Amino acid sequence: MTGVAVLGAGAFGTALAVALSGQGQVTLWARDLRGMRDSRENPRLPGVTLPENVILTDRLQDIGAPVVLLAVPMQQLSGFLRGAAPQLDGRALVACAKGVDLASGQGASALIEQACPAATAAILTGPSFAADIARGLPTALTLACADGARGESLQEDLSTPVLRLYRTTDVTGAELGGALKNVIAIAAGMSIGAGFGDSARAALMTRGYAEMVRLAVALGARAETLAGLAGLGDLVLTCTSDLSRNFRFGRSLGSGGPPDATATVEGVATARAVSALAAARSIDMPVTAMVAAVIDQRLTVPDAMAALLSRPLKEE
Ligand SMILES: NC(=O)C1=CN([C@@H]2O[C@H](COP(=O)(O)OP(=O)(O)OC[C@H]3O[C@@H](n4cnc5c(N)ncnc54)[C@H](O)[C@@H]3O)[C@@H](O)[C@H]2O)C=CC1
Ligand SMILES: O=C(CO)COP(=O)(O)O
Repeated sequence: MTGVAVLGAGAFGTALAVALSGQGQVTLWARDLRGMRDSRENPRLPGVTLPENVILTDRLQDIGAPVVLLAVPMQQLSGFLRGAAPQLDGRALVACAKGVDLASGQGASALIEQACPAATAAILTGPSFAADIARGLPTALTLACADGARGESLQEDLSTPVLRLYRTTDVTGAELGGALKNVIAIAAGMSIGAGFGDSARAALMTRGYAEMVRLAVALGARAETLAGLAGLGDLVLTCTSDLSRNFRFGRSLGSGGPPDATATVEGVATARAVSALAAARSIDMPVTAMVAAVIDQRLTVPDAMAALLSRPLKEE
């Protein structure tokens, strides 16, 4: 493995650093190490001790690795890249955030290309909870890079005996799959929280998937990418697991309980961003529109479900 660095020491960045440290040294950068240096533990990933091969730093100047994983949340990525571009340009920058930037309507790869024009932009996405990856449980992900040869070498660099990467050149499909499934997971959580049952959740997942594909294909993605780990695979995981923050956030909206204000819930901003994108292109995304309406308190969860059920009957 060539040198790898991970920027952003939340749950996911830390888990990736732990997983890759079995193959060689990994530098993990955080803007604030908050005692992690002494405890060798990250409060965002409790119970996981950082192996010796994980080198902690809060200085971007220390990042010498040619391959850099970006694990800061999506809505912070643009500002982060603007500040860090002088240190990062020219390397392979692999975005691990799942979402659409609300301010620009763009995905992570476009943000990388704008801030670091000499870098190779790539996306790492797919069904994977940080806790599973950090514990070394078997996981399969999608590595997307428009440059096929660079993608192949990144696939080699970032695979381990238990972390199996598939590659694609369909960057748009990979990043939209990860972004859009979070919104549908909020819808699934709302439905479960409101007591609508497992059948309604399956319907929302299936119709949600249909609208994920509709938007992604309209934006240039291949439908097969959405049928893979980056889309369907992650949709299934996130809509059906209590470990998902997006699902849990939706469930608290549905049940009327207080959401966890400290959690990173990428689907919130992405629901707003995608609703605007879809409306501007006249693309029908009723589930996403309902999620955005509930989040912005324009509709209650029962009213959103009633609105979905009263749409004109149509062919599947
Ligand atoms: N946790 C998980 O299981 C998975 C997370 N992801 C994705 O990874 C991304 C990050 O999520 P998590 O690590 O789980 O979130 P987290 O909430 O655990 O951590 C986010 C981290 O980003 C840091 N951060 C925020 N703004 C920053 C900035 N401007 N500069 C530097 N650092 C900054 C915070 O200090 C925090 O340490 C999200 O887009 C998420 O969708 C993807 C797959 C799995
Ligand atoms: O993306 C994830 C799993 O693949 C993590 O989902 P949450 O952000 O909803 O926790």
